[in-house]
Amino acid sequence: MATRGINVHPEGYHPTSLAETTFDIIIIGGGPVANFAEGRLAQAGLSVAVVQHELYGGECHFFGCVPSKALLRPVEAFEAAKAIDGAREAIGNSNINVDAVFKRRDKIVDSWDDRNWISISNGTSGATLVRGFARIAGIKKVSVQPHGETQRYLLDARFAVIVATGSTHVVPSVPGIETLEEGKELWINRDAVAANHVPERLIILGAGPVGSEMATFYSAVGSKVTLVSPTAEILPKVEQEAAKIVRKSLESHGVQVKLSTRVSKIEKQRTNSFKVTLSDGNSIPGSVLLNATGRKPRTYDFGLDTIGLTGEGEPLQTNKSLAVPMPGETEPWLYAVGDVNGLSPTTHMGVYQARIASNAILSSLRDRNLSVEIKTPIGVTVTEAVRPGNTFPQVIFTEPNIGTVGHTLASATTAGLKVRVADSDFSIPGAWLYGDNQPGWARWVIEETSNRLVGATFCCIEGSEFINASQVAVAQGLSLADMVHVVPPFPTRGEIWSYLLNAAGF
Ligand SMILES: Cc1cc2nc3c(=O)[nH]c(=O)nc-3n(C[C@H](O)[C@H](O)[C@H](O)COP(=O)(O)OP(=O)(O)OC[C@H]3O[C@@H](n4cnc5c(N)ncnc54)[C@H](O)[C@@H]3O)c2cc1C
Ligand SMILES: NC(=O)c1ccc[n+]([C@@H]2O[C@H](COP(=O)([O-])OP(=O)(O)OC[C@H]3O[C@@H](n4cnc5c(N)ncnc54)[C@H](O)[C@@H]3O)[C@@H](O)[C@H]2O)c1
Repeated sequence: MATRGINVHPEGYHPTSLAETTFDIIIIGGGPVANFAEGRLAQAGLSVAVVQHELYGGECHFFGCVPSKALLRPVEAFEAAKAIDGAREAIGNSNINVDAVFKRRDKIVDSWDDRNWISISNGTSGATLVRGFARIAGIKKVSVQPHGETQRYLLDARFAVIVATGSTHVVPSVPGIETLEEGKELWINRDAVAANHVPERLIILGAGPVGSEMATFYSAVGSKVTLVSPTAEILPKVEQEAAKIVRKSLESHGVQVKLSTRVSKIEKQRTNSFKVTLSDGNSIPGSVLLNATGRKPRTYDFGLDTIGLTGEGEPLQTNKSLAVPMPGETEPWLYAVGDVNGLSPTTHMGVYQARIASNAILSSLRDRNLSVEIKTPIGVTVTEAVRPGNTFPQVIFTEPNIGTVGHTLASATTAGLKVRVADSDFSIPGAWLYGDNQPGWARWVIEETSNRLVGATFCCIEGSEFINASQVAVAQGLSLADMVHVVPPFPTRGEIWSYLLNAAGF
């Protein structure tokens, strides 16, 4: 991979070093989701192999959530400080020290060395790491091909195989994109979060979470950013009022946002210099193009045909226990958790699914009275996931943040729910004390007849934790009549809860 010459295929843990090739459980993929399942199952006393072909820790730790948030947090702290008299004057005309930000990020991701991760997870969990590219090779069989080799080694699972192979970026078909040098002129998420320089002119394709977060960071550290989106507003999946606040904030930091626009061609001029022609006929110069147009599950070249499954490159379809149903099967043995099943591609939801799938495996083994002794955790009886659309939470770490849970007004309406909304801005004492001119907005989506909360959105500076209380209400199906008795302390920004109750008539 071109990204800063980072070696994503370190040495060691070769399949030939294994004393045994049969394990109770084989997990394919070594990201945060695999990591949770590995810990829970190995601690219950099962023998677990984790087959990972790149850095152990996955996209999240090395090229996703962790480095991106390490870059964004200093921007957030800087903006929060600039919003308070006294701190603002002390900052004056100073800018963020980007070299210090990159240095802190490098430390947080262990300089892309996975040895720390292996020792804190695989080391203590008792699981066995195997490095190589895994493919399904028949029922409960997995072949492993080490990087750079043609030889494949066969592993057997006694009970189950868990697929946690995550996702990878999609490549948009834009004429001329192939002329850009990957890793240098054409970035994907990996390059954007691992970079140690600021491009002069950054053009970002796609205004989903990746595009919007990277526009936030690179504009804050001096890049001239253009954000191109085919949608009528950025962040099309969240409440559009919140997305608009974030867009205005990006524009106030110099980002040029091109809505309802596509790139029709790219013409390279010289190294790190190209011209992008837009569907509105305008053209803009760029030095780096960031492809942030979405991700697809890693199910291609995966041997699905060996077990009669089709749909390479598609999400693996699962039941409520995250098992992949197969015709004629009596006992489930294949599970799919995390980005690979496409249900709700975030780390926390993948980890939730890994908990449910691990419980389902453990409870089924316990019920079958097998000879293996299993130390089942108390909660092992929770073996079915709630379908994600209803309670899915996410925080988008733009400036300000957007925290969401459950439905937006649009998704509730599409789902056929009869809902009303309660909205409030952050003109409340807690926010005045927190900082001057704080942009902010919040919405509850409420089911009309029952007055139950089915969705919530909070958009405010340093608002990443704001969603938690509403998340409990949405997950538990609480009604506003219950929520009246939850009283936020004064003077905090958490009092937005009371303002939303007022707006809802409670
Ligand atoms: C820039 C960016 C920022 C993000 N920020 C957030 C955030 O703030 N919060 C959040 O919740 N989510 C965030 N996400 C999403 C998050 O990274 C994913 O949801 C998460 O990584 C999914 O975890 P996973 O374990 O399913 O897959 P991954 O983390 O993708 O790990 C899967 C691993 O499996 C390996 N693998 C794949 N195929 C095979 C095979 N055949 N054999 C062996 N190994 C294989 C891969 O090398 C990979 O390392 C972000 C994503 C990006 C790109
Ligand atoms: N804070 C977080 O939780 C966080 C942060 C980053 C990423 N993620 C997750 O990672 C995944 C990937 O995020 P993402 O933002 O890459 O994907 P996304 O699918 O959410 O957004 C991609 C955007 O690209 C646009 N697009 C598609 N083709 C295009 C083209 N040719 N030109 C311009 N725009 C185009 C689409 O309109 C879409 O809005 C998502 O599941 C996301 O939830 C989460």
